[in-house]
Amino acid sequence: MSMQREIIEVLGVRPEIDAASEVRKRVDFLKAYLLESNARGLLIGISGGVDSAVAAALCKKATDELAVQEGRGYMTLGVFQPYAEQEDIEDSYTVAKALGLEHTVETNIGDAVDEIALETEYALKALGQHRHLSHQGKGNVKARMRMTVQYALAFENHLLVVGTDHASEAIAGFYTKWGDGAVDIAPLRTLTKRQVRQLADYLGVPASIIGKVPTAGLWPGQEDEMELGVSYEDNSDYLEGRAVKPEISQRLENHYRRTVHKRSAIPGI
Ligand SMILES: Nc1ncnc2c1ncn2[C@@H]1O[C@H](COP(=O)(O)OP(=O)(O)OC[C@H]2O[C@@H]([n+]3cccc(C(=O)O)c3)[C@H](O)[C@@H]2O)[C@@H](O)[C@H]1O
Ligand SMILES: Nc1ncnc2c1ncn2[C@@H]1O[C@H](COP(=O)(O)OP(=O)(O)OP(=O)(O)O)[C@@H](O)[C@H]1O
Ligand SMILES: [Mg+2]
Repeated sequence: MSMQREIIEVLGVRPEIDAASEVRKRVDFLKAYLLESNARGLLIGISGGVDSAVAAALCKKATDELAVQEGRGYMTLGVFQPYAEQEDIEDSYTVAKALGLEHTVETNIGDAVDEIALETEYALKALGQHRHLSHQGKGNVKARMRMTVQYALAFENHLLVVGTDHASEAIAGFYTKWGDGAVDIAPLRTLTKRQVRQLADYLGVPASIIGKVPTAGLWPGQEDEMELGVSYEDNSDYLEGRAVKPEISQRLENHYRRTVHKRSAIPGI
């Protein structure tokens, strides 16, 4: 079996999807899991990007339907988590408004992240390393701080934390281990980025959000496609089983091999 076939199988990607039935299947999945877990709703970090917009739309449908079905309240809580000032924070509010989210809250991670960075820099100094955290290292602290606040809020309100990881990120391990990768449930897991955008369109996510340049937003100017060296069009083609240039396969497969540890159980003995 080619490596491309193997990766497609492991990540569970299908070459084509029907938006309506995909939405139905994923909403039902969230509902069934909520009932099984006895939780009172779902929590989703809303960044202003398309992945969290789609995940939030699925959550809102699931909790609205369950509330009617079970005759009691179920909540989708959207959490805006800027690091100090977030340039595109208005996009998060646009998403929440377009989806009709009744429950949203803003929690700034700026002070907490800076405090951790400072403590770490004292430790580095004690080790004889006189420097600031790298922008990548501090970026991972931001992702983990978002996760920490999400879990604190989820615990207090009996909610499950929803992730936005999808196959186009999973292939490259393009998330922070125990940061945005640490969640209770992942309703986009088997979709390519192209398919996420297809669902976004079907779910009524505003075009301005669907057309945004994908970014983790962890440092100024960061763009997913630049960092990965592969466009999401090529990435989606590869995962949907189409032929791509050899250098594209090679790059994706290198990312995949390098990040096996992120998709595996914790090694132990
Ligand atoms: N072989 C191995 N077995 C077990 N563990 C291993 C390991 N190699 C590294 N590790 C551990 O993993 C750590 C590195 O992993 P990690 O901390 O994730 O760091 P890393 O993979 O270097 O960075 C995360 C990547 O995801 C991107 N990202 C992050 C957050 C959000 C988004 C987004 O799209 O929104 C994207 C970010 O731009 C960056 O490219 C190491 O410090 C080490 O602790
Ligand atoms: N500023 C933020 N506020 C709240 N949640 C955030 C923020 N930044 C990241 N997140 C959470 O981390 C997840 C991963 O970010 P990621 O950039 O992959 O998705 P996105 O921003 O929704 O879409 P895109 O990849 O197109 O930028 C988001 O979906 C969201 O749940
Ligand atoms: Mg983003």
